[in-house]
Amino acid sequence: MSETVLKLSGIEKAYKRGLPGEVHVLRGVDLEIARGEVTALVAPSGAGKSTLLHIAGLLDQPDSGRVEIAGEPMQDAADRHRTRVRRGAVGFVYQFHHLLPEFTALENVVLPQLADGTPRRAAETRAKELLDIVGVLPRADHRPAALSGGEQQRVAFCRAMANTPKLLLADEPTGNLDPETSDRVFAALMTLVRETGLSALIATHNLELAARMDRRLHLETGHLREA
Ligand SMILES: Nc1ncnc2c1ncn2[C@@H]1O[C@H](COP(=O)(O)OP(=O)(O)OP(=O)(O)O)[C@@H](O)[C@H]1O
Repeated sequence: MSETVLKLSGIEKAYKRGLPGEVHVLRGVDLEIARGEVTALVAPSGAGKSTLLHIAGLLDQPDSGRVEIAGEPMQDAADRHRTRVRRGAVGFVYQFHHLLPEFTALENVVLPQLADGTPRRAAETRAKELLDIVGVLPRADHRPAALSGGEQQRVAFCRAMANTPKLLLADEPTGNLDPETSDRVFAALMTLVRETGLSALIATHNLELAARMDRRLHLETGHLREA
């Protein structure tokens, strides 16, 4: 039986923003992601993609429902434990890279590993392996400002995978790039995900990119459906 890396059951989430009332964003969302599976999350703007990713990544709590990461129920876990699981098991990639501007590409991938207790040498070896997979190793000593947008985003993918998470959550990871660069950078992301055996939930508006993933889920009117 395949291992379930992420399981959401009956997730409800509403934002209360006064008059004219609350926005009920998620209305009983169920989702399972198996180990090694890459799932596209497709939704119109404002449908709740970021809300769903934040709940799956333990950055936000649902109003009700269950969240399990690698079989471990998280909804009643203490904050410190949720933080530990999030740091250890989940990698995040956003539309904008959020790299540290004063550090090189290599250091941006090394630093999260040092913070996690990995010795510097091992951290540098892993960082170089990851940068090599996505084709930016020749730029390892450049700071983000000296990298192209596509290179910056590829470094951000490596940083998200630096601590060998079980699950990658990505919110429009190529949304900031022109179509041609987006295509190449997405291919680099897929190579990285496949080579590391990672599971991923990747939000995108781009149906061509969604078609290259294992599975497509549409989020509309608070419900998820298989496309
Ligand atoms: N903190 C908040 N308070 C009130 N309403 C919120 C809050 N965060 C999000 N919303 C509302 O909830 C809905 C879903 O927001 P969310 O950011 O999850 O959508 P999204 O699908 O990621 O959108 P986009 O693709 O445009 O980024 C939107 O209508 C948004 O205005």
